[in-house]
Amino acid sequence: MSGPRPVVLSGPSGAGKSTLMKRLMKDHEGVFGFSVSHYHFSTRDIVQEGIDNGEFIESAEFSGNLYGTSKAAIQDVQAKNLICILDVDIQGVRRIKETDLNPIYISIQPPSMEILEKRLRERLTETEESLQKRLEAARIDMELSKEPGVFDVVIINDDLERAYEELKDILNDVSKTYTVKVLSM
Ligand SMILES: Nc1ncnc2c1ncn2[C@@H]1O[C@H](COP(=O)(O)OP(=O)(O)OP(=O)(O)O)[C@@H](O)[C@H]1O
Repeated sequence: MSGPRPVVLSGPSGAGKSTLMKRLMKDHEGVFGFSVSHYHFSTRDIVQEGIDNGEFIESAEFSGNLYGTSKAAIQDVQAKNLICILDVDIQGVRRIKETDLNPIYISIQPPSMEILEKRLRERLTETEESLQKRLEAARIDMELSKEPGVFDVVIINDDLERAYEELKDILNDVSKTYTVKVLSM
């Protein structure tokens, strides 16, 4: 694949991935792109067929729905000379590692389980049940992210400004090599 190297952003629910990505998109319009999950415009059968044919870089099933990131979606973003950001869970990271995508792997981690729980509660998006599920998954994610070689960089999202600057510096390094557009970042 040609074009800028994609970036995989992972980390537990509530770690701050969307918050950081929204800011990136706002501050650097026309630099980043996201691969779009095919679930929204394909039927389950079409997605399944694509997975069977090896057209997807990763896929996952949530609540009976199939989600996936197709190679074509990533290539579309790269062809526009944008850095494709993939927001995937730790299983997605493992599956992408088995492909030839060769992205930069970045993990966003909360400062502690206590702070993660507080942020998730204050976000007001969870029921007690879904919160507990997310916290359980977060414990596993936090352990796995410490394994050497899984992530290129682990960013601890304590102070948002500092974490954002760290993420920006990394992405700046990635993009400098590939596009002229982002040199002013
Ligand atoms: N550094 C920070 N300090 C304080 N609050 C933060 C910080 N970063 C994010 N938050 C808040 O924590 C909550 C969780 O963040 P966010 O929704 O971005 O997480 P996420 O990793 O995208 O989660 P999910 O995977 O569930 O979408 C949000 O309410 C957000 O405003």
